[in-house]
Amino acid sequence: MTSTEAHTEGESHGNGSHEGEASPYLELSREAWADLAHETVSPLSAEELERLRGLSDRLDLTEVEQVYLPLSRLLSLYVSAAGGLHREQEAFLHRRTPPRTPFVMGVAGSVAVGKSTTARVLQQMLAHWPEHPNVALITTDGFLYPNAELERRGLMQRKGFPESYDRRALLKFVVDIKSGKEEVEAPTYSHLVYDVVGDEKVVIKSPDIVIIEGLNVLQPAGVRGDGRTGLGLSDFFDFSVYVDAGTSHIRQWYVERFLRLRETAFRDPHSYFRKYAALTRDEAVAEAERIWDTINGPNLTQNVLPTRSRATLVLRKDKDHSVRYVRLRKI
Ligand SMILES: Nc1ncnc2c1ncn2[C@@H]1O[C@H](COP(=O)(O)OP(=O)(O)O)[C@@H](O)[C@H]1O
Ligand SMILES: CC(C)(COP(=O)(O)O)[C@@H](O)C(=O)NCCC(=O)O
Repeated sequence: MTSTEAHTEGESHGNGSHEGEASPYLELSREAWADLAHETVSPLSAEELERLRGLSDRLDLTEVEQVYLPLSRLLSLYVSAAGGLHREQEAFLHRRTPPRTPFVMGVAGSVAVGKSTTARVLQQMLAHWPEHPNVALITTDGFLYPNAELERRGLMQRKGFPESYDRRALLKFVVDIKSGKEEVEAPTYSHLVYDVVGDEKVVIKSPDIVIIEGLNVLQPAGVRGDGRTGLGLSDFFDFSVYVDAGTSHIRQWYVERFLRLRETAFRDPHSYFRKYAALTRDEAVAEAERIWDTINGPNLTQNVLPTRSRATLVLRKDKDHSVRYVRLRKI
């Protein structure tokens, strides 16, 4: 296995160009990372692996085996180590207290970079490692303010920016999980109606692992009115993954997804975007580019990308979604 050290800032190239420079990250080329797959016995049967393909229209099974399988194994090691540390701490403190709180991990990255796909693949894979069968997945979009409230605050064109979320509720949600509350509820969001669904909640009960996926999960806590820094969501993460790619590729994926939705979900009479179903292809491309250039692109540059170096692990993708290198924080 070969590995190289990477810069803390800017983009690395997965080719060892920074070898020798001190860095808190370890960078593994795709080849080095994929080599780990040979040493990892898959917890999934061939049929289960095949079923994973259904999670995304274009998910490549080689990618699942070479990239996501070793990642799920590494995560499983972190979960076991956290369990071991918990037991040792309890013994040290002479406590015979309830079981440890769930292992919480964040999945961050731009709109359309592949966060949902990554999070769903990891959920399925992690649930197959016998030590932690109950893996819950929560997306932060349920914590967006309802459209009516966004309108009131003048934030309809800033959906996905940090201020468009009820950050207090999101923080309470993760604090409840990390306090060991057995049952925790999260609100949900409908991409179809483009709004939160007030009366639909996701209930998670005694999970072993909770994956929290969203644009801003690595945002640090802001400074409050009294000058103190509060707690941020990621202060409660045991691990985090940042899904990364070149901005021009992500923009392209956003437009392609928009075009696919125009053929499918936008045709639903309940769709907020049903007006887009009638657009010509060129008009649809222009509209998707407009939304990207005015909302999602600026949010990526101003808020999401600056949090990349906070992640425990960065998955850097190429134009075809294949992972080019993996960057992992040293421990
Ligand atoms: N690993 C992957 N391989 C192939 N296509 C992918 C992969 N991950 C995401 N995609 C595609 O990229 C687009 C965005 O992915 P998605 O998971 O919905 O992103 P996000 O949740 O970050 O908005 C989708 O069209 C999805 O099918
Ligand atoms: C719902 C989102 C803000 C993503 O939320 P997340 O789950 O990452 O918190 C995003 O997908 C979105 O809809 N953005 C608004 C601009 C657009 O329509 O693309």
